[in-house]
Amino acid sequence: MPIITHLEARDTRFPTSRHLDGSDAMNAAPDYSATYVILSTDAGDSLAGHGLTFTIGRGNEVCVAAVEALASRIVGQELDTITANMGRFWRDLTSGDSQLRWLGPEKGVIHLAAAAIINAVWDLWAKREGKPVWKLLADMSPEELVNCLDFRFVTDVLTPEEAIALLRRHADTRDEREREMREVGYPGYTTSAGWLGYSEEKMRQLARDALAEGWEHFKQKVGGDLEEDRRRARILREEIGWQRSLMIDANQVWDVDEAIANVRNMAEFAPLWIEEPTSPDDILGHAEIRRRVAPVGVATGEHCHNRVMFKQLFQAGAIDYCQLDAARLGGLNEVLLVVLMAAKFGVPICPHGGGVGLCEYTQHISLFDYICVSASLEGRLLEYVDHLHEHFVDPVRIHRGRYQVPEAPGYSITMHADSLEAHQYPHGDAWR
Ligand SMILES: C[C@H](O)[C@@H](O)CC(=O)C(=O)O
Ligand SMILES: [Mg+2]
Repeated sequence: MPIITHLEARDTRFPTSRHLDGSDAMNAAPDYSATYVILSTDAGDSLAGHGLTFTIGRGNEVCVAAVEALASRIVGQELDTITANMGRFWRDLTSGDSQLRWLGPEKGVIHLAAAAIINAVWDLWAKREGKPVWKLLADMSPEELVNCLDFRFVTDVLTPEEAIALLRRHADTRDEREREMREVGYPGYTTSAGWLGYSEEKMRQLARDALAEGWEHFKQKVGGDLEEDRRRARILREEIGWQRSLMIDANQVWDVDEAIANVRNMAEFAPLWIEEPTSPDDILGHAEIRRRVAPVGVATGEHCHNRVMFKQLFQAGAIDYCQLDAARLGGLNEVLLVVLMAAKFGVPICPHGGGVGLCEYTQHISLFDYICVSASLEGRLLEYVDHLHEHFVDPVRIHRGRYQVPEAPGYSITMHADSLEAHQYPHGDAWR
């Protein structure tokens, strides 16, 4: 019965802005960063829980401070007591201290911080069970899984009983899907050729490389100058042809009417979806855009900070694709609730992967969705960005544009100790 004896919060940053990796219309020069949490126990073995939340550089220290403010709510607790009632633990961490809750509630820095800690608990739990997180989830009974969730504020659309029914719906064919995933992997799309700051030459080369690697689905950043967006879409269509999918991502820069006009203007490039066309908080705005840009789909979620907002996006019929984020939501517990609500509303999940460690996390989520909840790959693609995977002990593995099933115990988020040292901000070698 290990007790969590220590929480370490690290400020880990990668200087990705030097080559404009990850750049978009709102975020011109991000430094992919992590508030990185390590939970140690008194078990006397080497198993520690690792978790991170993603930021893009400056302000990561604020997130580290928020993690430290929450630490006393977990240090000293028995892991088994936490995992016996993960739903209760989740509510306690996110709402148990009302003074800290005031900083959100359930949004912003305090929620990002909670996500890092909660995901570290899942990592530790899965490591102790000797299973990857997706398998830990898949092996739970529907009742055990539902016990991990906090349904407060969403029971008007999803009750625990309905969640259990959703989890039972395809239970008899789970093993087939598990086998299928191990054989063929989960389909992905790549954003790597489409960053806004890349030159035409670099875009073309990366698109060609991606085609040679077997990618079928591509995403391009838009939201700068419209003519330039069109020129880049033309370039990508020249490279990838018209049989493959192209998605466009505006990263929130447009007003609602502007988004509608610009997406219509780009419709000739046949985008599968427009992502984050406007403010992430504008639920009715997304619904209006969706109504007026069809057949181009509307996707959002990487800045959707909690289950309540997703509930409303679903209720309003505002999105065609749910791009939940593994660490913007309050960690895996809240992610699972959103996966279940998405299934109820028939909206496919295409989790957000643009960041450090997000692809490592989201493969577990999409596998769980397919094997245990939706039993469908229709409209589902898992984002891939080709950055920083070398820093992870168990990085994602891609073959012919498909994620290969992770088999190592945990949430695949543990970074190499020397990577953490070298990228510690501001004194690590990478920042000297
Ligand atoms: C700042 C990030 O790179 C962002 O552009 C990622 C993103 O929007 C995506 O992956 O989608
Ligand atoms: Mg995006």
